Amino acid sequence: KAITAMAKQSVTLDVLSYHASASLDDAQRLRTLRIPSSAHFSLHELAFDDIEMTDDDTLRACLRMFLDLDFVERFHIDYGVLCRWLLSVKKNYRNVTYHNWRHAFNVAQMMFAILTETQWWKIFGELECLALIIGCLCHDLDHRGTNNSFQIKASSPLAQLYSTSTMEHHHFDQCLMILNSPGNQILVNLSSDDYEKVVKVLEDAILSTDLAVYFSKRNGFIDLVSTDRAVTPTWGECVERRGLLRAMLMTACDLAAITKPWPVERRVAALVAGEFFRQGDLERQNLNLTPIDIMNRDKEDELPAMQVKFIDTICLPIYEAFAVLSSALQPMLDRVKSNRAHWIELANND
Ligand SMILES: CCCOc1ccc(S(=O)(=O)N2CCN(C)CC2)cc1-c1nc(CC)cc(=O)[nH]1
Ligand SMILES: [Zn+2]
Repeated sequence: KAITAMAKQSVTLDVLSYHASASLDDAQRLRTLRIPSSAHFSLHELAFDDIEMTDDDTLRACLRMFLDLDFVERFHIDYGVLCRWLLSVKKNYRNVTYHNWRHAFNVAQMMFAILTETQWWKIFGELECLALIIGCLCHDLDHRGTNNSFQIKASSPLAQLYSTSTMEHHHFDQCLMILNSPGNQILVNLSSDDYEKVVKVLEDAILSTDLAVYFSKRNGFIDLVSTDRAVTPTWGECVERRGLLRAMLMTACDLAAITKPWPVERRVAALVAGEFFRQGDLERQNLNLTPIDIMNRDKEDELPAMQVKFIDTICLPIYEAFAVLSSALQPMLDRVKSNRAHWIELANND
């Protein structure tokens, strides 16, 4: 009788959660590791580079960020559950060239560095900061290395589920699935009111990483910055200003490789190109389509010129606005400009 009940229970256990979750053993091992300081990992650096870090280091650095932002205490997060949740998030990134765990980790570190260096964590409060850090770690979950238009062209199952912001809806869905998986429920001790708030901010944050959403919100943000020119405490009291700033922060962190020292930017651009070209190959082979230039291997020598266009049309506007809002972010804008000069030089050599 007991066996039948257990069999029924195991069948009802969400199979998706079962396969998505990291093992208890891996979590137990992670929780025993010592966690160095944020200074040891250079987590407050806007010029941060993860190249020297092992995967264990990235997980310990995430634990350090949760501890330093006081999330574990404030939200009564069981430390073992936090370890398992981090391992599950990492497990649900695929082994693709660019949109992998390392990208998610770098985006989360940039969010940590900006929130702390600008002191904007005071504007958002702990709940929204928790949602932003979780959102960064989860914002590209289960990415296949292909973009939204590929999903539509391939009429993939995801495109049938979500017709707009296809991948971003899937990333949010995956994020929620892991948060609700047994042994991974880091938000279990939040009040239902706080939980709802976190999930709403999480959804906005992850959906904001669709560049189409960024384009729709950017001009409003730039207008606001041109009049306000600083994140005064009034921003803290204004719900839609806070939401707009969170959305722009997600994009600024998502694209932050362009703000890193040249050796980092050139290395990451090669990963982005590799993933784009593979999608181009898939479009040729599977969909019998000619890929757009940025995904066309035959146009590889135009990459520097594409990066200059990327910087001018997408990156400069947002990092200029952030440098106006906080002088602490000026170095990011300076490096975007120096990276632009490097790409111009390479474009002229071709
Ligand atoms: C490095 C390989 C070439 O990479 C690019 C080429 C073109 C453009 S684009 O601004 O012209 N534009 C963007 C919007 N698409 C819809 C149309 C094309 C952007 C990039 C690029 N994107 C990212 C974000 C993933 C990171 C990065 O480093 N470079
Ligand atoms: Zn991303």
